[in-house]
Amino acid sequence: MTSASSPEPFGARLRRAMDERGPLCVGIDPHASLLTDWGLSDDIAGLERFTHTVVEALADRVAVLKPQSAFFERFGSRGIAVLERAVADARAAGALVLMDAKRGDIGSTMAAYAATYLDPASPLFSDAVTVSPYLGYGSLRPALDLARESGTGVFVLALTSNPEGAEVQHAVRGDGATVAATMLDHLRAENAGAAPMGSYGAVVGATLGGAAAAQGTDLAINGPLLAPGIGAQGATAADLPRVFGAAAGDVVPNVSRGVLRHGPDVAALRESAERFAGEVREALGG
Ligand SMILES: O=C(O)c1cc(=O)[nH]c(=O)n1[C@@H]1O[C@H](COP(=O)(O)O)[C@@H](O)[C@H]1O
Repeated sequence: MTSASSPEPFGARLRRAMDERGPLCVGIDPHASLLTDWGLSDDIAGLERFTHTVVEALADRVAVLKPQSAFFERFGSRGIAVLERAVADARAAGALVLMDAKRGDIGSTMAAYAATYLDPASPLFSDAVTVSPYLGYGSLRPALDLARESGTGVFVLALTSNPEGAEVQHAVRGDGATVAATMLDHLRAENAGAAPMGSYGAVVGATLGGAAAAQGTDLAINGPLLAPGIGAQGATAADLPRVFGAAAGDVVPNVSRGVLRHGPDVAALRESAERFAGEVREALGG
């Protein structure tokens, strides 16, 4: 039940989208090299065409689109304008938009980042945002609170897909828990009691192999698990069961370059996304 004062929580909206469209998330990452490969100029016109094409191809069929803010920010205010339009167009076509901004700062500044992405009055209002907890999980509180109010979601970096992440995330605290497991514990507490699923997600790379299981890290947080790393970073959908074990039903696998390299042809982009979606279905038994 929703009303103007209590919007439907992101977790419920995401679960429905995953049920209806499958769990795949496709990234919108306009790398300069991709613009070139698509026959586009590495400028604002190229950025606009690339972004519009991806939204046109996929926003009416994938559960989640994840624009990577950095590739828009590098063009300054005009890049941000393209991003604003992409967010609005993708949401209008039925995709949930996860803004990949990976923000993290002291709480008072975090409040401004939260307002940027999670306040419905903001031009960049999105369904969810990625955040970094490495100024301390508590520093994220303004985003966690605003998400609850606005029916949006927050994805917290826990075990990232890049090899460099281990020196921070696998570090063992005084109490014997790894830093990553501590972040997952916080998220599990945040999502406690939510049905069908909480709105607070973790980012856990599809590239991790059996690392989480080997460390005894419980990935089940009653919330979504964004799994980047499929495609260009070397992981495949077939890796998901080993990485996620019993939590595999909450996984939102992300592919960016693996799909985008098939553009600019709209049909080819759709085919590629459908192929990854099929591999995910097969791997997860959906
Ligand atoms: O938060 C993310 O999305 C993210 C977290 C992580 O651990 N690893 C990771 O690759 N990402 C993002 O996911 C996307 C992966 O892109 P591809 O490697 O091209 O599929 C990029 O936008 C990354 O910034």
